Amino acid sequence: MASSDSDSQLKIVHGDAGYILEDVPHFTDYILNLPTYPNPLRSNPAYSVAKQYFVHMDDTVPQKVVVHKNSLRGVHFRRAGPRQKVYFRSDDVHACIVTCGGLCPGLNTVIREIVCGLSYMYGVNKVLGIDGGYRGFYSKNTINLTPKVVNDIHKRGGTILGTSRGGHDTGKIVDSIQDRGINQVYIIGGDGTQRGAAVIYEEVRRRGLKVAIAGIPKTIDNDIPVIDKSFGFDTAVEEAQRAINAAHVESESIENGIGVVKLMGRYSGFIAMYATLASRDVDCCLIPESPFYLEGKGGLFEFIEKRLKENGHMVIVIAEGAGQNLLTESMQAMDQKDASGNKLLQDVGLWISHKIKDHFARKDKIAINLKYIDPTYMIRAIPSNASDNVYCTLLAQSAVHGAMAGYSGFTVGLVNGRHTYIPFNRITERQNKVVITDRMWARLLSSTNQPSFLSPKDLDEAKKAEQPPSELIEGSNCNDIGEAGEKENNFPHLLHGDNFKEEQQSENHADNSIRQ
Ligand SMILES: Nc1ncnc2c1ncn2[C@@H]1O[C@H](COP(=O)(O)OP(=O)(O)O)[C@@H](O)[C@H]1O
Ligand SMILES: O=P(O)(O)OC[C@H]1O[C@](O)(COP(=O)(O)O)[C@@H](O)[C@@H]1O
Ligand SMILES: [Mg+2]
Repeated sequence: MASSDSDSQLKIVHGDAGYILEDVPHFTDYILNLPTYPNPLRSNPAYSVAKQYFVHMDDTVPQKVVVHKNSLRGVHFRRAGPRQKVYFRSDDVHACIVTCGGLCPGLNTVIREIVCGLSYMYGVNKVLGIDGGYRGFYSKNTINLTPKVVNDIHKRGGTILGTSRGGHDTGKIVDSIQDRGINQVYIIGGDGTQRGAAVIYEEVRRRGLKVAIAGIPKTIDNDIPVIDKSFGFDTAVEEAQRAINAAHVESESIENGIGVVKLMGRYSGFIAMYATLASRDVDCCLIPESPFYLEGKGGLFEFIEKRLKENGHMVIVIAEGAGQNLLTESMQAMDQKDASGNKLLQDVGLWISHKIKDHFARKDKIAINLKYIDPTYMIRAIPSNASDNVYCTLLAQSAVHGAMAGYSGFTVGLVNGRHTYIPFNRITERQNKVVITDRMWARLLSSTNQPSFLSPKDLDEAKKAEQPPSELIEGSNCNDIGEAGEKENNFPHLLHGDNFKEEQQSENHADNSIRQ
């Protein structure tokens, strides 16, 4: 390692050949002479047989795995997992768990596996549940969590601890942590929650407390950057199929039937995009990242007429954050926010359904039959599916291993299929969005054969909004070379005109968290 610069949350280590480790804080950064203890897993019969069960202290995971011959090694994150030494004696651990923000399938599984991981792997028996999100630290009684209490909770949707928006008072939260003698805090929540966790960590550190702050990222929208995908996302995509199916059955059964399905996705259209790709029954998918318009040539109404003429029915999937600019144009602008400061959205599904009905009610237009389905909260409230359950288990165990090993101020996350510890700032600095100049959106457009609704100006703006090209691959990484060795034009559907420049395509898939 050549050099290292760090402040409380930024610990960047540079190595040879452009290697960068964006490390997470550790107790030893601000507390001197801490004793360590052998990891109790060493004598655990289940784990002691596993060869190389403990993670090597130098193991790190690259953020980008697509490299060229002369690529720099680029950004890495510390690999998650059990360490040989721990910084807590089992009897001394007093942990707590809190869930904040919107619901997401898998919350109860994460809670269960933190409790069971602490108990079965580390012999920790003092675990408290904080009731009702951040404000529960200072305004409610706690709940005792034991393996017995949490035994069946993964079969239920929601969170047994309750959740809330708003109510983050850093001083009061850290006072409560200190007063109760809590020394490990597991915080499950989305981008807002992780921002809250970051300031709690700062305050804990300012007070010099030996308290581990571990985040577990939760977002049904999959809008958290860096990580491969968020837990509950697969479950949501799977459950969305039922609504899309219903819309398809309804629309197919009647002349000129149109099924409209609204799915979640405040700023990121991942659920809508993946549910559409999975279903194959969807004719048009509208997401916040891709602007669209209704009237005139190339607009949505023209496409609906065309599809109804061709097929006699159609299904439209719309993410809740799509077309919000059109809504505010046609409705009275609403600038309401929820208690956490998130913009409250208007119901785009209802709005678009009315617009389509109004359009086709005009003279000389065909008579349509439109059914609007809003399954959003039904999807969010179900328990996680099998693969999300396994994912939640590994995230929970990674968090427990990290806290026991003395790390703090980190979020756990899957990066290129490996579990890692990621500094809070990387999780909160921006939102993960569908990149509409990327291959996945091109695949969607070609599978639905919908118009892109993009003018060359929109396309230009989309390109400008893209993440900067990877520092990992210098120079020509903007040119995407296809399998046959030729440059692919991945975006033929995006264009109204022919002024598209292939070299403008950016290969920033690693930022587009779901791998392609
Ligand atoms: N910048 C911030 N600083 C401190 N706390 C925050 C911040 N943003 C959000 N929070 C808190 O995090 C919790 C969850 O945030 P919210 O945006 O509702 O959900 P999510 O975490 O799912 O994005 C709320 O209690 C909110 O007050
Ligand atoms: O639960 P609420 O307050 O109605 O909020 C709904 C919002 O919550 C979400 O499901 C998830 O948002 P968060 O990850 O920020 O909690 C969004 O898709 C949706 O817009
Ligand atoms: Mg959020």
